[in-house]
Amino acid sequence: MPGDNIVVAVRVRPFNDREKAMKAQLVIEMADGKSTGIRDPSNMSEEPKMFTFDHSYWSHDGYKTESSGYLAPSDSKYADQKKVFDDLGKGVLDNAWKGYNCSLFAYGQTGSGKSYSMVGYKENKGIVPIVCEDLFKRIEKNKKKNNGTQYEVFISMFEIYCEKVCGALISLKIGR
Ligand SMILES: Nc1ncnc2c1ncn2[C@@H]1O[C@H](COP(=O)(O)OP(=O)(O)OP(=O)(O)O)[C@@H](O)[C@H]1O
Repeated sequence: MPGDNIVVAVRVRPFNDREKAMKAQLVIEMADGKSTGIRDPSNMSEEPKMFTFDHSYWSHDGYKTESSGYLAPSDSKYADQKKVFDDLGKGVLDNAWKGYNCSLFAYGQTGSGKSYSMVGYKENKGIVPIVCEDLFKRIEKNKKKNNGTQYEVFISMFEIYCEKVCGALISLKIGR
Protein backbone atom coordinates (compact mmCIF):
# COMPACT_ATOMS: atom_id res chain seq x y z
CA MET A 1 0.00 0.00 0.00
CA PRO A 2 1.83 3.18 -1.08
CA GLY A 3 2.38 5.60 1.78
CA ASP A 4 2.37 2.96 4.50
CA ASN A 5 5.71 1.95 5.96
CA ILE A 6 4.71 -1.50 7.13
CA VAL A 7 1.74 -3.54 6.01
CA VAL A 8 0.79 -6.76 7.81
CA ALA A 9 -1.45 -9.38 6.25
CA VAL A 10 -2.56 -12.88 7.22
CA ARG A 11 -3.96 -15.54 4.90
CA VAL A 12 -5.81 -18.76 5.58
CA ARG A 13 -5.25 -21.56 3.06
CA PRO A 14 -7.52 -24.53 2.20
CA PHE A 15 -7.19 -27.68 4.28
CA ASN A 16 -4.60 -30.05 2.87
CA ASP A 17 -5.24 -33.79 2.40
CA ARG A 18 -3.86 -34.65 5.81
CA GLU A 19 -6.10 -32.11 7.51
CA LYS A 20 -9.12 -33.32 5.53
CA ALA A 21 -8.36 -36.97 6.41
CA MET A 22 -8.18 -36.11 10.10
CA LYS A 23 -11.43 -34.10 9.76
CA ALA A 24 -9.73 -30.95 10.99
CA GLN A 25 -12.00 -28.32 12.44
CA LEU A 26 -12.00 -24.81 10.99
CA VAL A 27 -11.29 -22.40 13.85
CA ILE A 28 -10.55 -19.24 11.83
CA GLU A 29 -13.07 -16.67 10.70
CA MET A 30 -12.57 -13.48 8.74
CA ALA A 31 -15.59 -11.26 8.54
CA ASP A 32 -14.54 -8.05 6.84
CA GLY A 33 -11.17 -8.39 5.13
CA LYS A 34 -9.28 -7.00 8.12
CA SER A 35 -10.28 -8.91 11.24
CA THR A 36 -9.27 -12.50 12.02
CA GLY A 37 -11.09 -14.47 14.69
CA ILE A 38 -9.66 -17.63 16.24
CA ARG A 39 -11.87 -20.02 18.19
CA ASP A 40 -10.75 -22.45 20.84
CA PRO A 41 -11.33 -25.87 19.18
CA SER A 42 -12.24 -27.39 22.55
CA ASN A 43 -14.89 -24.73 23.10
CA MET A 44 -16.29 -23.66 19.74
CA SER A 45 -19.31 -21.94 21.26
CA GLU A 46 -17.07 -19.42 23.03
CA GLU A 47 -16.55 -16.03 21.33
CA PRO A 48 -13.49 -16.04 19.02
CA LYS A 49 -10.35 -14.10 19.97
CA MET A 50 -10.21 -11.22 17.51
CA PHE A 51 -7.13 -9.69 15.85
CA THR A 52 -6.96 -6.88 13.29
CA PHE A 53 -4.49 -6.70 10.40
CA ASP A 54 -4.14 -4.50 7.34
CA HIS A 55 -5.48 -7.46 5.39
CA SER A 56 -7.05 -10.74 6.50
CA TYR A 57 -7.17 -12.90 3.39
CA TRP A 58 -9.73 -15.68 3.20
CA SER A 59 -8.37 -18.33 0.81
CA HIS A 60 -9.77 -21.35 2.62
CA ASP A 61 -12.76 -21.94 0.32
CA GLY A 62 -14.98 -20.10 -2.15
CA TYR A 63 -12.79 -20.75 -5.20
CA LYS A 64 -13.03 -22.68 -8.44
CA THR A 65 -10.14 -24.24 -10.35
CA GLU A 66 -10.06 -22.83 -13.88
CA SER A 67 -8.95 -25.05 -16.80
CA SER A 68 -5.53 -23.38 -16.62
CA GLY A 69 -5.21 -24.47 -12.99
CA TYR A 70 -5.70 -20.95 -11.65
CA LEU A 71 -7.69 -20.78 -8.42
CA ALA A 72 -10.25 -18.04 -9.10
CA PRO A 73 -12.86 -16.68 -6.70
CA SER A 74 -16.33 -18.26 -6.90
CA ASP A 75 -17.32 -16.19 -3.89
CA SER A 76 -16.45 -12.54 -3.28
CA LYS A 77 -14.81 -13.42 0.06
CA TYR A 78 -12.06 -15.51 -1.57
CA ALA A 79 -8.68 -13.79 -1.95
CA ASP A 80 -6.87 -15.10 -5.02
CA GLN A 81 -3.24 -14.46 -6.01
CA LYS A 82 -4.24 -11.40 -8.01
CA LYS A 83 -5.93 -9.78 -5.01
CA VAL A 84 -2.87 -10.44 -2.84
CA PHE A 85 -0.58 -8.99 -5.51
CA ASP A 86 -2.81 -5.94 -6.04
CA ASP A 87 -2.87 -5.20 -2.31
CA LEU A 88 0.73 -6.03 -1.38
CA GLY A 89 2.94 -6.48 -4.44
CA LYS A 90 1.88 -3.36 -6.35
CA GLY A 91 2.80 -1.11 -3.42
CA VAL A 92 6.22 -2.74 -3.16
CA LEU A 93 6.78 -2.18 -6.87
CA ASP A 94 5.61 1.44 -6.78
CA ASN A 95 7.87 2.16 -3.80
CA ALA A 96 10.82 0.41 -5.46
CA TRP A 97 10.33 2.69 -8.49
CA LYS A 98 10.47 5.67 -6.17
CA GLY A 99 13.88 4.45 -5.04
CA TYR A 100 12.98 2.92 -1.68
CA ASN A 101 14.40 -0.38 -0.53
CA CYS A 102 11.46 -2.73 -0.02
CA SER A 103 11.12 -6.05 1.76
CA LEU A 104 8.52 -8.76 1.75
CA PHE A 105 8.60 -11.14 4.65
CA ALA A 106 6.49 -14.29 5.04
CA TYR A 107 6.25 -16.06 8.36
CA GLY A 108 4.47 -19.26 9.26
CA GLN A 109 4.89 -22.90 10.16
CA THR A 110 5.86 -25.43 7.53
CA GLY A 111 3.10 -25.99 4.98
CA SER A 112 1.17 -22.89 6.00
CA GLY A 113 1.38 -21.27 2.55
CA LYS A 114 4.38 -18.93 2.59
CA SER A 115 5.79 -20.14 -0.75
CA TYR A 116 2.32 -20.12 -2.31
CA SER A 117 1.81 -16.44 -1.50
CA MET A 118 5.37 -15.30 -2.15
CA VAL A 119 6.38 -17.38 -5.18
CA GLY A 120 3.29 -19.38 -6.09
CA TYR A 121 2.85 -22.65 -7.92
CA LYS A 122 2.46 -22.95 -11.72
CA GLU A 123 -0.50 -20.80 -12.90
CA ASN A 124 -1.02 -19.43 -9.41
CA LYS A 125 1.93 -17.06 -9.53
CA GLY A 126 2.78 -15.37 -6.28
CA ILE A 127 3.90 -11.83 -5.52
CA VAL A 128 7.61 -12.19 -6.44
CA PRO A 129 7.28 -13.42 -10.05
CA ILE A 130 4.50 -10.91 -10.82
CA VAL A 131 6.58 -8.07 -9.34
CA CYS A 132 9.56 -9.17 -11.46
CA GLU A 133 7.47 -9.39 -14.64
CA ASP A 134 5.98 -5.94 -14.08
CA LEU A 135 9.33 -4.45 -13.14
CA PHE A 136 11.07 -5.66 -16.30
CA LYS A 137 8.08 -4.73 -18.51
CA ARG A 138 8.25 -1.20 -17.13
CA ILE A 139 12.03 -1.05 -17.63
CA GLU A 140 11.60 -2.12 -21.27
CA LYS A 141 8.86 0.49 -21.79
CA ASN A 142 11.00 3.25 -20.25
CA LYS A 143 14.08 2.20 -22.21
CA LYS A 144 12.16 2.75 -25.44
CA LYS A 145 11.16 6.24 -24.29
CA ASN A 146 14.53 7.38 -22.84
CA ASN A 147 17.36 6.37 -25.10
CA GLY A 148 20.47 5.44 -23.20
CA THR A 149 18.99 5.15 -19.70
CA GLN A 150 20.63 2.28 -17.83
CA TYR A 151 18.77 0.26 -15.22
CA GLU A 152 20.23 -1.97 -12.53
CA VAL A 153 18.05 -4.24 -10.45
CA PHE A 154 19.27 -5.81 -7.21
CA ILE A 155 17.31 -8.46 -5.42
CA SER A 156 18.10 -10.76 -2.53
CA MET A 157 16.06 -13.61 -1.14
CA PHE A 158 16.63 -15.43 2.12
CA GLU A 159 15.04 -18.27 3.97
CA ILE A 160 15.33 -18.44 7.74
CA TYR A 161 14.79 -22.04 8.74
CA CYS A 162 15.43 -23.32 12.26
CA GLU A 163 17.17 -20.01 12.97
CA LYS A 164 19.66 -20.53 10.10
CA VAL A 165 19.75 -17.91 7.36
CA CYS A 166 20.19 -19.34 3.83
CA GLY A 167 20.49 -17.38 0.61
CA ALA A 168 17.61 -18.59 -1.54
CA LEU A 169 19.16 -17.40 -4.82
CA ILE A 170 22.51 -19.19 -4.53
CA SER A 171 23.33 -22.41 -6.37
CA LEU A 172 21.88 -25.53 -4.79
CA LYS A 173 25.38 -27.05 -4.84
CA ILE A 174 26.60 -24.31 -2.53
CA GLY A 175 23.45 -23.80 -0.49
CA ARG A 176 20.91 -26.26 0.87
N1 LIG B 1 -3.84 -19.82 -0.65
C1 LIG B 1 -3.70 -21.08 -1.03
N2 LIG B 1 -4.58 -21.64 -1.88
C2 LIG B 1 -4.45 -22.93 -2.28
N3 LIG B 1 -3.47 -23.75 -1.88
C3 LIG B 1 -2.57 -23.24 -1.04
C4 LIG B 1 -2.63 -21.89 -0.57
N4 LIG B 1 -1.59 -21.68 0.26
C5 LIG B 1 -0.92 -22.84 0.30
N5 LIG B 1 -1.49 -23.76 -0.48
C6 LIG B 1 -1.02 -25.14 -0.67
O1 LIG B 1 -0.58 -25.63 0.59
C7 LIG B 1 0.62 -26.38 0.44
C8 LIG B 1 1.71 -25.79 1.36
O2 LIG B 1 1.97 -24.46 0.96
P1 LIG B 1 3.45 -23.87 0.85
O3 LIG B 1 4.35 -24.80 0.13
O4 LIG B 1 3.31 -22.51 0.29
O5 LIG B 1 3.85 -23.82 2.39
P2 LIG B 1 5.16 -23.19 3.06
O6 LIG B 1 4.67 -22.39 4.22
O7 LIG B 1 5.99 -22.48 2.06
O8 LIG B 1 5.91 -24.49 3.57
P3 LIG B 1 7.47 -24.75 3.95
O9 LIG B 1 7.79 -23.84 5.09
O10 LIG B 1 7.46 -26.20 4.36
O11 LIG B 1 8.27 -24.47 2.70
C9 LIG B 1 1.00 -26.33 -1.03
O12 LIG B 1 0.54 -27.53 -1.64
C10 LIG B 1 0.22 -25.16 -1.58
O13 LIG B 1 -0.14 -25.33 -2.92
